[in-house]
Amino acid sequence: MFSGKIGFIGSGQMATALASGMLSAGLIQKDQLLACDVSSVSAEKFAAVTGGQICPSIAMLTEKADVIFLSVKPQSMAGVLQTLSQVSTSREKLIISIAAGITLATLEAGLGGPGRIVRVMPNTPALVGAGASAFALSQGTQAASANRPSDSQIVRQLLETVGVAEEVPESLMDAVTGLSGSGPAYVYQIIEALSDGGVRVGLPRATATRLAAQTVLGAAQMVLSTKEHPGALKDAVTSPGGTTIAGLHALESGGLRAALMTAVVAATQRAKELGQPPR
Ligand SMILES: NC(=O)C1=CN([C@@H]2O[C@H](COP(=O)(O)OP(=O)(O)OC[C@H]3O[C@@H](n4cnc5c(N)ncnc54)[C@H](OP(=O)(O)O)[C@@H]3O)[C@@H](O)[C@H]2O)C=CC1
Ligand SMILES: O=C(O)[C@@H]1CCC=N1
Repeated sequence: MFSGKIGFIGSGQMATALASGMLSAGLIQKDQLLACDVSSVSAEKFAAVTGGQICPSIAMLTEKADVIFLSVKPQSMAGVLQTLSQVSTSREKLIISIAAGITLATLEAGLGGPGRIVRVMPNTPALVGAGASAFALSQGTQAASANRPSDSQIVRQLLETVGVAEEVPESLMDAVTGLSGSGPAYVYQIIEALSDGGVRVGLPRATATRLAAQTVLGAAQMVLSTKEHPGALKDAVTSPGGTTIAGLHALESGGLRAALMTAVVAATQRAKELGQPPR
Protein backbone atom coordinates (compact mmCIF):
# COMPACT_ATOMS: atom_id res chain seq x y z
CA MET A 1 0.00 0.00 0.00
CA PHE A 2 1.03 3.59 -0.62
CA SER A 3 -0.14 5.99 2.07
CA GLY A 4 0.09 9.37 0.29
CA LYS A 5 -1.84 11.04 -2.50
CA ILE A 6 -0.83 10.74 -6.17
CA GLY A 7 -1.63 13.54 -8.61
CA PHE A 8 -1.46 13.58 -12.40
CA ILE A 9 -1.02 16.86 -14.26
CA GLY A 10 -2.40 15.76 -17.63
CA SER A 11 -4.99 13.00 -17.35
CA GLY A 12 -4.78 11.43 -20.82
CA GLN A 13 -3.84 7.98 -22.08
CA MET A 14 -0.73 7.31 -20.03
CA ALA A 15 -1.98 8.89 -16.81
CA THR A 16 -5.14 6.80 -17.03
CA ALA A 17 -3.13 3.63 -17.68
CA LEU A 18 -0.82 4.24 -14.68
CA ALA A 19 -3.62 5.26 -12.33
CA SER A 20 -5.82 2.33 -13.35
CA GLY A 21 -2.93 -0.11 -12.93
CA MET A 22 -2.15 1.24 -9.44
CA LEU A 23 -5.81 1.00 -8.42
CA SER A 24 -6.23 -2.53 -9.80
CA ALA A 25 -3.12 -3.67 -7.96
CA GLY A 26 -4.49 -2.25 -4.69
CA LEU A 27 -1.54 0.13 -4.22
CA ILE A 28 -3.90 3.07 -3.77
CA GLN A 29 -7.61 3.69 -3.30
CA LYS A 30 -9.49 6.16 -5.50
CA ASP A 31 -9.56 8.77 -2.70
CA GLN A 32 -5.75 8.91 -2.98
CA LEU A 33 -5.92 9.85 -6.65
CA LEU A 34 -6.03 13.39 -8.10
CA ALA A 35 -5.73 14.84 -11.59
CA CYS A 36 -6.00 18.10 -13.42
CA ASP A 37 -6.24 18.73 -17.14
CA VAL A 38 -6.91 21.61 -19.51
CA SER A 39 -9.14 19.26 -21.50
CA SER A 40 -12.46 18.66 -19.77
CA VAL A 41 -12.96 15.62 -22.03
CA SER A 42 -9.75 13.99 -20.72
CA ALA A 43 -10.49 14.96 -17.13
CA GLU A 44 -14.04 13.59 -17.23
CA LYS A 45 -12.85 10.35 -18.83
CA PHE A 46 -10.12 9.96 -16.20
CA ALA A 47 -12.63 10.52 -13.39
CA ALA A 48 -15.11 8.07 -14.91
CA VAL A 49 -12.49 5.33 -15.39
CA THR A 50 -10.57 5.74 -12.11
CA GLY A 51 -12.91 7.49 -9.68
CA GLY A 52 -10.09 9.97 -8.95
CA GLN A 53 -10.82 13.57 -7.97
CA ILE A 54 -10.39 16.27 -10.59
CA CYS A 55 -8.68 19.45 -9.32
CA PRO A 56 -9.50 22.75 -11.02
CA SER A 57 -5.88 23.94 -10.97
CA ILE A 58 -2.28 22.78 -10.83
CA ALA A 59 -1.90 24.78 -7.60
CA MET A 60 -4.72 22.92 -5.88
CA LEU A 61 -3.43 19.53 -7.03
CA THR A 62 0.07 20.41 -5.82
CA GLU A 63 -1.19 21.40 -2.36
CA LYS A 64 -2.91 18.03 -1.93
CA ALA A 65 -0.59 15.52 -3.66
CA ASP A 66 2.59 13.94 -2.26
CA VAL A 67 3.72 12.55 -5.62
CA ILE A 68 3.02 14.48 -8.83
CA PHE A 69 3.22 12.89 -12.26
CA LEU A 70 3.82 15.34 -15.11
CA SER A 71 1.87 13.49 -17.80
CA VAL A 72 1.35 16.17 -20.43
CA LYS A 73 2.78 16.04 -23.94
CA PRO A 74 6.39 17.24 -24.22
CA GLN A 75 5.15 20.27 -26.15
CA SER A 76 2.98 21.31 -23.15
CA MET A 77 5.69 20.84 -20.54
CA ALA A 78 7.18 24.35 -20.47
CA GLY A 79 3.87 25.93 -19.46
CA VAL A 80 3.24 23.31 -16.79
CA LEU A 81 6.72 23.80 -15.30
CA GLN A 82 6.19 27.57 -15.28
CA THR A 83 2.91 27.20 -13.36
CA LEU A 84 4.28 24.57 -11.00
CA SER A 85 7.37 26.61 -10.17
CA GLN A 86 5.10 29.36 -8.82
CA VAL A 87 3.44 27.01 -6.31
CA SER A 88 5.62 27.26 -3.20
CA THR A 89 4.87 23.74 -1.93
CA SER A 90 6.00 22.17 -5.21
CA ARG A 91 9.59 22.08 -3.89
CA GLU A 92 8.59 19.57 -1.21
CA LYS A 93 6.84 17.17 -3.57
CA LEU A 94 8.22 14.21 -5.52
CA ILE A 95 7.88 15.25 -9.16
CA ILE A 96 7.88 12.47 -11.77
CA SER A 97 7.94 13.42 -15.45
CA ILE A 98 6.92 10.77 -17.96
CA ALA A 99 7.30 13.03 -21.01
CA ALA A 100 9.31 11.70 -23.94
CA GLY A 101 12.58 13.52 -24.46
CA ILE A 102 12.28 16.07 -21.65
CA THR A 103 15.56 15.95 -19.71
CA LEU A 104 16.17 16.25 -15.99
CA ALA A 105 18.13 19.45 -16.71
CA THR A 106 15.08 20.96 -18.46
CA LEU A 107 12.82 19.91 -15.59
CA GLU A 108 15.20 21.39 -13.00
CA ALA A 109 15.54 24.63 -14.94
CA GLY A 110 11.77 24.93 -15.38
CA LEU A 111 11.08 24.24 -11.71
CA GLY A 112 13.66 26.76 -10.52
CA GLY A 113 16.52 24.48 -9.52
CA PRO A 114 17.36 20.99 -8.29
CA GLY A 115 14.67 19.16 -6.36
CA ARG A 116 12.94 15.81 -5.88
CA ILE A 117 12.69 15.25 -9.63
CA VAL A 118 12.64 11.91 -11.46
CA ARG A 119 12.36 11.10 -15.16
CA VAL A 120 10.34 7.97 -15.97
CA MET A 121 9.45 6.28 -19.24
CA PRO A 122 6.49 3.92 -18.66
CA ASN A 123 4.30 2.17 -21.21
CA THR A 124 0.56 1.64 -21.53
CA PRO A 125 0.50 -2.08 -20.57
CA ALA A 126 0.83 -0.66 -17.02
CA LEU A 127 -2.97 -0.62 -17.29
CA VAL A 128 -3.01 -4.43 -16.99
CA GLY A 129 -0.04 -4.76 -14.62
CA ALA A 130 2.34 -5.68 -17.45
CA GLY A 131 4.17 -2.38 -17.92
CA ALA A 132 7.85 -1.94 -18.70
CA SER A 133 9.33 1.24 -17.21
CA ALA A 134 12.73 2.80 -16.77
CA PHE A 135 13.65 5.70 -14.52
CA ALA A 136 16.51 8.10 -13.90
CA LEU A 137 16.89 10.07 -10.68
CA SER A 138 18.08 13.66 -10.46
CA GLN A 139 20.75 14.77 -7.99
CA GLY A 140 18.15 16.44 -5.78
CA THR A 141 16.18 13.31 -4.90
CA GLN A 142 16.00 12.38 -1.21
CA ALA A 143 17.75 9.47 0.48
CA ALA A 144 15.88 7.29 2.98
CA SER A 145 15.60 8.45 6.58
CA ALA A 146 14.30 6.85 9.78
CA ASN A 147 10.66 7.68 9.02
CA ARG A 148 10.46 7.64 5.23
CA PRO A 149 11.69 5.66 2.20
CA SER A 150 14.02 7.19 -0.39
CA ASP A 151 12.55 8.77 -3.51
CA SER A 152 14.16 5.94 -5.48
CA GLN A 153 12.27 3.38 -3.37
CA ILE A 154 8.99 5.27 -3.82
CA VAL A 155 9.39 5.43 -7.60
CA ARG A 156 10.35 1.78 -7.80
CA GLN A 157 7.34 0.79 -5.68
CA LEU A 158 4.94 2.76 -7.88
CA LEU A 159 6.35 1.36 -11.13
CA GLU A 160 6.80 -2.24 -9.98
CA THR A 161 3.16 -2.28 -8.90
CA VAL A 162 2.22 -1.95 -12.57
CA GLY A 163 5.00 -4.03 -14.17
CA VAL A 164 8.79 -4.17 -14.26
CA ALA A 165 11.06 -1.18 -13.63
CA GLU A 166 14.75 -0.60 -14.36
CA GLU A 167 16.89 2.28 -13.11
CA VAL A 168 19.08 3.51 -15.98
CA PRO A 169 21.48 6.40 -16.54
CA GLU A 170 19.58 9.37 -17.94
CA SER A 171 21.59 9.13 -21.16
CA LEU A 172 19.62 5.94 -21.98
CA MET A 173 16.13 7.33 -21.45
CA ASP A 174 15.56 8.26 -25.11
CA ALA A 175 16.57 4.73 -26.12
CA VAL A 176 14.10 3.31 -23.60
CA THR A 177 11.45 5.55 -25.13
CA GLY A 178 12.23 4.21 -28.62
CA LEU A 179 12.06 0.60 -27.45
CA SER A 180 9.58 -0.01 -24.59
CA GLY A 181 7.82 3.39 -24.44
CA SER A 182 6.68 3.22 -28.05
CA GLY A 183 7.07 -0.57 -28.38
CA PRO A 184 3.51 -1.61 -27.52
CA ALA A 185 2.38 0.09 -30.74
CA TYR A 186 4.90 -1.90 -32.79
CA VAL A 187 3.61 -5.12 -31.24
CA TYR A 188 -0.04 -4.17 -31.85
CA GLN A 189 0.83 -3.75 -35.53
CA ILE A 190 2.50 -7.15 -35.51
CA ILE A 191 -0.55 -8.74 -33.87
CA GLU A 192 -2.89 -7.04 -36.33
CA ALA A 193 -0.77 -8.24 -39.25
CA LEU A 194 -0.60 -11.81 -37.91
CA SER A 195 -4.36 -11.73 -37.53
CA ASP A 196 -4.72 -10.46 -41.11
CA GLY A 197 -2.53 -13.36 -42.23
CA GLY A 198 -4.77 -15.77 -40.36
CA VAL A 199 -7.86 -14.31 -42.02
CA ARG A 200 -6.07 -14.53 -45.38
CA VAL A 201 -5.72 -18.29 -44.92
CA GLY A 202 -9.32 -18.71 -43.78
CA LEU A 203 -9.55 -18.17 -40.00
CA PRO A 204 -12.42 -16.14 -38.57
CA ARG A 205 -11.20 -12.67 -37.43
CA ALA A 206 -11.88 -13.14 -33.72
CA THR A 207 -10.12 -16.50 -33.67
CA ALA A 208 -7.17 -15.13 -35.64
CA THR A 209 -6.71 -12.14 -33.31
CA ARG A 210 -6.99 -14.27 -30.17
CA LEU A 211 -4.45 -16.80 -31.47
CA ALA A 212 -2.09 -14.04 -32.63
CA ALA A 213 -2.20 -12.18 -29.29
CA GLN A 214 -1.79 -15.35 -27.22
CA THR A 215 1.14 -16.40 -29.42
CA VAL A 216 2.91 -13.08 -28.78
CA LEU A 217 2.13 -13.31 -25.05
CA GLY A 218 3.35 -16.91 -24.86
CA ALA A 219 6.55 -16.24 -26.80
CA ALA A 220 7.32 -13.23 -24.56
CA GLN A 221 6.68 -15.35 -21.47
CA MET A 222 9.08 -18.03 -22.84
CA VAL A 223 11.86 -15.43 -23.26
CA LEU A 224 11.34 -14.09 -19.72
CA SER A 225 10.81 -17.44 -17.97
CA THR A 226 13.44 -19.62 -19.65
CA LYS A 227 16.03 -16.80 -20.02
CA GLU A 228 17.09 -18.59 -23.22
CA HIS A 229 18.37 -16.54 -26.16
CA PRO A 230 15.40 -15.69 -28.44
CA GLY A 231 17.34 -17.26 -31.32
CA ALA A 232 17.57 -20.58 -29.47
CA LEU A 233 13.84 -20.51 -28.75
CA LYS A 234 13.23 -19.75 -32.43
CA ASP A 235 15.34 -22.75 -33.42
CA ALA A 236 13.22 -25.00 -31.17
CA VAL A 237 10.13 -24.10 -33.24
CA THR A 238 11.83 -24.63 -36.58
CA SER A 239 11.80 -28.17 -38.01
CA PRO A 240 14.15 -28.93 -40.94
CA GLY A 241 12.24 -28.47 -44.18
CA GLY A 242 9.13 -27.60 -42.15
CA THR A 243 6.57 -24.85 -42.02
CA THR A 244 8.32 -22.39 -39.70
CA ILE A 245 11.47 -22.02 -41.78
CA ALA A 246 9.26 -21.25 -44.79
CA GLY A 247 7.59 -18.49 -42.76
CA LEU A 248 10.91 -17.19 -41.39
CA HIS A 249 12.35 -17.04 -44.90
CA ALA A 250 9.39 -14.87 -45.91
CA LEU A 251 9.98 -12.57 -42.92
CA GLU A 252 13.67 -12.21 -43.79
CA SER A 253 12.74 -11.41 -47.42
CA GLY A 254 10.32 -8.76 -46.11
CA GLY A 255 12.97 -7.18 -43.88
CA LEU A 256 11.07 -7.61 -40.61
CA ARG A 257 14.11 -7.46 -38.34
CA ALA A 258 15.62 -4.44 -40.09
CA ALA A 259 12.23 -2.70 -39.98
CA LEU A 260 11.91 -3.22 -36.21
CA MET A 261 15.47 -2.03 -35.57
CA THR A 262 14.84 1.04 -37.71
CA ALA A 263 11.63 1.74 -35.79
CA VAL A 264 13.49 1.80 -32.45
CA VAL A 265 16.19 4.08 -33.90
CA ALA A 266 13.60 6.45 -35.45
CA ALA A 267 11.57 6.70 -32.23
CA THR A 268 14.73 7.28 -30.17
CA GLN A 269 15.75 10.08 -32.54
CA ARG A 270 12.28 11.62 -32.26
CA ALA A 271 12.52 11.55 -28.45
CA LYS A 272 15.80 13.46 -28.69
CA GLU A 273 14.12 16.04 -30.97
CA LEU A 274 11.20 16.46 -28.54
CA GLY A 275 13.70 17.23 -25.79
CA GLN A 276 15.27 20.13 -27.71
CA PRO A 277 14.12 23.64 -26.78
CA PRO A 278 11.74 25.15 -29.37
CA ARG A 279 13.52 27.39 -31.92
N1 LIG B 1 0.79 7.26 -24.53
C1 LIG B 1 1.84 6.50 -24.26
O1 LIG B 1 1.90 5.30 -24.60
C2 LIG B 1 3.00 7.07 -23.50
C3 LIG B 1 3.12 8.42 -23.26
N2 LIG B 1 4.19 8.91 -22.57
C4 LIG B 1 4.29 10.34 -22.31
O2 LIG B 1 3.19 10.69 -21.49
C5 LIG B 1 2.81 12.03 -21.77
C6 LIG B 1 1.33 12.07 -22.02
O3 LIG B 1 1.05 11.27 -23.15
P1 LIG B 1 -0.45 10.80 -23.44
O4 LIG B 1 -1.10 10.39 -22.17
O5 LIG B 1 -0.36 9.85 -24.56
O6 LIG B 1 -1.05 12.20 -23.93
P2 LIG B 1 -2.55 12.69 -23.89
O7 LIG B 1 -2.65 13.76 -24.93
O8 LIG B 1 -3.48 11.54 -23.94
O9 LIG B 1 -2.69 13.37 -22.43
C7 LIG B 1 -2.11 14.59 -22.07
C8 LIG B 1 -3.20 15.45 -21.47
O10 LIG B 1 -2.60 16.61 -20.88
C9 LIG B 1 -3.43 17.71 -21.19
N3 LIG B 1 -2.71 18.97 -20.99
C10 LIG B 1 -2.07 19.77 -21.89
N4 LIG B 1 -1.58 20.87 -21.28
C11 LIG B 1 -1.93 20.80 -19.98
C12 LIG B 1 -1.75 21.63 -18.85
N5 LIG B 1 -1.10 22.79 -18.95
N6 LIG B 1 -2.25 21.24 -17.64
C13 LIG B 1 -2.93 20.07 -17.54
N7 LIG B 1 -3.16 19.23 -18.58
C14 LIG B 1 -2.65 19.58 -19.78
C15 LIG B 1 -3.83 17.45 -22.61
O11 LIG B 1 -4.90 18.27 -23.04
P3 LIG B 1 -4.92 18.68 -24.61
O12 LIG B 1 -5.10 17.40 -25.36
O13 LIG B 1 -6.08 19.61 -24.71
O14 LIG B 1 -3.58 19.31 -24.90
C16 LIG B 1 -4.20 15.98 -22.52
O15 LIG B 1 -5.52 15.79 -22.03
C17 LIG B 1 3.63 12.50 -22.97
O16 LIG B 1 4.62 13.38 -22.55
C18 LIG B 1 4.21 11.21 -23.53
O17 LIG B 1 5.50 11.45 -24.08
C19 LIG B 1 5.15 8.10 -22.06
C20 LIG B 1 5.09 6.75 -22.27
C21 LIG B 1 4.05 6.14 -23.04
O1 LIG C 1 4.42 8.52 -29.02
C1 LIG C 1 4.89 9.15 -28.05
O2 LIG C 1 5.52 10.22 -28.27
C2 LIG C 1 4.72 8.64 -26.65
C3 LIG C 1 6.03 8.44 -25.95
C4 LIG C 1 6.23 6.98 -25.86
C5 LIG C 1 4.95 6.42 -26.28
N1 LIG C 1 4.11 7.33 -26.67
